[in-house]
Amino acid sequence: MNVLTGHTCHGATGWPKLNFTTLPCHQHQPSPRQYRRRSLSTMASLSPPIMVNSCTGKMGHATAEAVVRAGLQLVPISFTGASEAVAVGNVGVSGIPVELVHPGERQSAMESVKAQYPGLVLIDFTLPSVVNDNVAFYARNKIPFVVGTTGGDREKLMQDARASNCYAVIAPQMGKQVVAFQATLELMAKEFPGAFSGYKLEVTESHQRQKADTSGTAKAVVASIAKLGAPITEDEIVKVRDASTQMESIGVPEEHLSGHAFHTYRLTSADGNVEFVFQHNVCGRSIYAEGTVDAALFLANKVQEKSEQRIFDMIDVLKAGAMR
Ligand SMILES: NC(=O)C1=CN([C@@H]2O[C@H](COP(=O)(O)OP(=O)(O)OC[C@H]3O[C@@H](n4cnc5c(N)ncnc54)[C@H](O)[C@@H]3O)[C@@H](O)[C@H]2O)C=CC1
Ligand SMILES: O=C(O)C1=N[C@H](C(=O)O)C[C@H](O)C1
Repeated sequence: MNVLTGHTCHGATGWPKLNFTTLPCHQHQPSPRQYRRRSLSTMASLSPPIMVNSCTGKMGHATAEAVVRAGLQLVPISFTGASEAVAVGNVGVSGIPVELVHPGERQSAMESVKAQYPGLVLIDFTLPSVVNDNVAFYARNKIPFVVGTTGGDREKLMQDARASNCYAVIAPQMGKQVVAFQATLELMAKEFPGAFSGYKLEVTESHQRQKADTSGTAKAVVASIAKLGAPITEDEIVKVRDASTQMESIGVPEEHLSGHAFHTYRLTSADGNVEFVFQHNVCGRSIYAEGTVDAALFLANKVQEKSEQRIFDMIDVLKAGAMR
């Protein structure tokens, strides 16, 4: 990781005013594709400053880079774990030195970030062990936030987010095509509940060795498949973290051992004569980083339009046509 020193000055910019076009008469109504283009260009005209916690982590760093790539303003301050804040001090993101803030100093840092960056959106890619505390902190500070971090006490996390009245996107999966797969399963479950009754479900997820929790995406997909009639418990999801199994049995390329997500969901009929296999294999992290930027822009748009709904997931973002 590129460690830099010094400071970059980012002036606090307000958001440009949104220019909502009124709906045209019926015969000139835009096609869904035109709607999607319009919605994306409207969101692209928003330019919320974005703060990523934590830029020292693999996903946080990839997301901060995606923020810069999208031409958005990256707040050059990031909350991080106690040890990194002390040992590293600051971290370079695409040439921008980002100052790291110790958990014990985050409230005073938040006050100055709030004052300096109106229209701020926070992004959280931290750890299952700290995500609840972070969400409670964002909620107390009344800042819109996107949470990609998995694990923790999800029920409490959702309760805290709802009670705060903040705008938030919370989802264990930010990759557009995987979100589309999740949305399709949800639709199938809604239209054809119990379609896979009697089928046996087996789920395997393989990730880099450091991933502590069971995949949040796998848990969400399992919840959708349960509605289709093939429930299993979260403990039955097989977690693969060892390199030789990953390369030899699962087919993970060696260069992606440190960053991959290979998921297989296998449904087998009771008599063994019918099998369905759903699989999504992702190498690297850019698919999530790009989707997270889409989520932040979507959220800024919801704040701007004073949306009644305040808590969203990535299926909402996808349905809004807000994913590039
Ligand atoms: N929603 C999605 O699409 C995706 C979600 N994830 C999730 O994102 C999370 C992070 O994953 P990685 O980046 O691979 O982990 P990582 O271990 O590389 O990074 C975690 C970071 O959190 C920081 N941290 C620890 N305590 C903190 C605190 N109190 N405040 C702020 N930062 C703190 C650490 O310093 C570290 O830099 C995991 O839960 C993972 O499952 C990962 C990929 C995609
Ligand atoms: O930790 C990861 O890497 C990933 N985490 C998310 C999850 O837990 O589902 C998304 C993806 O699998 C990558």
